[in-house]
Amino acid sequence: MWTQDPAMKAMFRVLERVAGDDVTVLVRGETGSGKELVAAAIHALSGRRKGPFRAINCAALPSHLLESELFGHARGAFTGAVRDTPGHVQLAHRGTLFLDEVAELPLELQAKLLRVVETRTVIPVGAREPVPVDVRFVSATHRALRKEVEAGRFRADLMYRLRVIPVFIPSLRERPDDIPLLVEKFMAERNETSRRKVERVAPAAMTILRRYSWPGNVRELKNVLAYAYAMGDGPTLAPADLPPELVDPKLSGAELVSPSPASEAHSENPEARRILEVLGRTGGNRQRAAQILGMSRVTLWRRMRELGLAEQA
Ligand SMILES: Nc1ncnc2c1ncn2[C@@H]1O[C@H](COP(=O)(O)OP(=O)(O)OP(=O)(O)O)[C@@H](O)[C@H]1O
Repeated sequence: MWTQDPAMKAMFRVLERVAGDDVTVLVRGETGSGKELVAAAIHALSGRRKGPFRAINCAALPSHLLESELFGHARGAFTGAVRDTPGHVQLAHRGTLFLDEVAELPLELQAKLLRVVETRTVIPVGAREPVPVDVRFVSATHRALRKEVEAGRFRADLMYRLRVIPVFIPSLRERPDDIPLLVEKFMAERNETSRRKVERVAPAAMTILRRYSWPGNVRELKNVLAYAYAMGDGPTLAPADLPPELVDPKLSGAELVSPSPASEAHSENPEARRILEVLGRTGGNRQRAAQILGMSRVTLWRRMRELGLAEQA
């Protein structure tokens, strides 16, 4: 992981210290900030590094599919279940299971996950016998889990189980000194594979990159560089190579989002705020907004509906 931010370095020291124990780690950070990378680093630093590392996004599937993906199912459990199928928990045996967006796990599956964490066994859907599993759990969320508990959406007992070691990844805008470092790293990667070879970033372009608010964090920075490589030519990365909404102050920044009553009501929710900000910058273009946020258009639409933003776009 590339960083020179003191808070990130301190977080890394914590990870190095705890990776070897089987304690659960809960990573909190905005979308694209590197939560999965942190989970993979914990795995790589642990004694389980030769075992599997599996990741599942708890927000990506409807409840019944997620249950079977996570815990597996027995033959005949439902129409189409033609054979016993292990879920992610079993597939991560002797390794690490990364539960991304764990706060989105429905309550009934939280109960089932709690049993797995406590008993170190899993009962696949439609099966009778528990199967012993040896898994290290690392979870992540962009939400404050304690608030989810207070609101009755997340079980307190599961939170305590999953959050033995809590770590926080600052957003990219909170660590602007990481921007040149990450630009350098991603440029080196792109120079290997791309037709264009960039040798330097024009100071004006770097100023733009450093001033931008990066709602999609490191993933967005990576995407912006991909754009710059594709759109520009020559050895110098210039402001003109950058996406227009980064360059034109009229197109960038949260102040463009008209403060409608609905967006004010959502100003407490960081994800809603971020989505509104990006939609403001893209002039309501959802395809482009989804790209910036590093999610599919369908996911963006679903999140907007869930957050009550759909009527505004
Ligand atoms: N410090 C870093 N150094 C190098 N690459 C990074 C760093 N942080 C993030 N990345 C890269 O940025 C991208 C997004 O990171 P990652 O998938 O870990 O984010 P995330 O927080 O898990 O995102 P999401 O919340 O959307 O699941 C990945 O390609 C990852 O390799």
